[in-house]
Amino acid sequence: MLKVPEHQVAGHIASDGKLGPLVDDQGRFFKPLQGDSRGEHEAKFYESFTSNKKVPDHIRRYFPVYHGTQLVEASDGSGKLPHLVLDDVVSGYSNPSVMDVKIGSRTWYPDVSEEYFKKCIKKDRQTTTVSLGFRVSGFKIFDHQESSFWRAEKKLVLGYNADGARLALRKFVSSNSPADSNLTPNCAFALEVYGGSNGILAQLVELKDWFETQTLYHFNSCSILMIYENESILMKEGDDAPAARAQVKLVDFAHVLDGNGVIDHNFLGGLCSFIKFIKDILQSVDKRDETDTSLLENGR
Ligand SMILES: O=P(O)(O)O[C@@H]1[C@@H](OP(=O)(O)O)[C@H](OP(=O)(O)O)[C@H](O)[C@H](OP(=O)(O)O)[C@H]1OP(=O)(O)O
Ligand SMILES: Nc1ncnc2c1ncn2[C@@H]1O[C@H](COP(=O)(O)OP(=O)(O)O)[C@@H](O)[C@H]1O
Repeated sequence: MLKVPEHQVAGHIASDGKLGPLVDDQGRFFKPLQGDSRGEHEAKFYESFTSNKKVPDHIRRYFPVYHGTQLVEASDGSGKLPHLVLDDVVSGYSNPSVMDVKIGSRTWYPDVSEEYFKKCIKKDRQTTTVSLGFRVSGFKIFDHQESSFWRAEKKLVLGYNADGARLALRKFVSSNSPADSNLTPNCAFALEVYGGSNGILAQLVELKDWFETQTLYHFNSCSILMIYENESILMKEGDDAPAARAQVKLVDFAHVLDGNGVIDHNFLGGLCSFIKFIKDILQSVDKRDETDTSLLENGR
């Protein structure tokens, strides 16, 4: 039995009889092939990527595993439609906090229609896409105090300026109530989630290293998903306890083009800018910890 994904944070959502992705209880994510040939385009990308021997193995782990396409009962009640069958990248988590960040300083690309170009550039200018090279598209946090999820409102998220984006990235790794906008995010999980040798920053840097040389694909309008589990950090007892299992995944390949031997400057630039934001958060937490330690050492 397929159902609407509980942890989807952006994109087309299968609610109120609309067409959107579905999940099963075996860890599969079914994304309907979108119209305007976008769906077929995305399926072709997955076929190409999956069989492309030039993609290094350590880079594949940043992409959902693709299991072909399948006709399944669509969420909008229109009968059986072809869907991409992907690994559900959040299925192994019990209460995942998830954020979708669209990378690039533009979401349009050569040869799109005038209408699509206008729609994209308007949104790119209204959001931080043009100014920062990325925009937060949506996120949810597991609020352990309330034992429930808090979801950022789409309208507010799309209205973020640079400060709003910075605050959202801090809030995403904080343990104080996300619902209270008067509280300064405490970044309690920043070190476990963003930092460390397996954390988000290390993964982003590994991806960046690939993007510095890869000329196979241009990832237009593609998103980075960040996922982690904050409960495992809170319950941590000793070194054997489960870690935050912070993960970076790339999603949405409806607008990927052949790289034709050219670096994907649009994605690479956005990724570098995004990395700088994450680094700044880690540095601010490090500084705070140093100050706390010296206050303790001085007996204050
Ligand atoms: O329909 P909208 O206005 O919500 O736009 C969708 C975007 O939502 P946004 O408002 O930017 O959060 C949506 O962005 P997110 O996935 O939410 O980041 C996509 O860009 C989507 O296009 P496509 O499926 O990638 O071709 C966009 O869909 P299309 O309008 O291109 O079908
Ligand atoms: N393989 C996946 N596993 C789990 N969740 C996913 C997966 N792919 C996408 N999602 C969720 O769905 C959202 C929208 O995905 P996306 O591919 O961008 O769809 P759209 O083309 O409608 O924008 C993402 O923000 C994420 O929350």
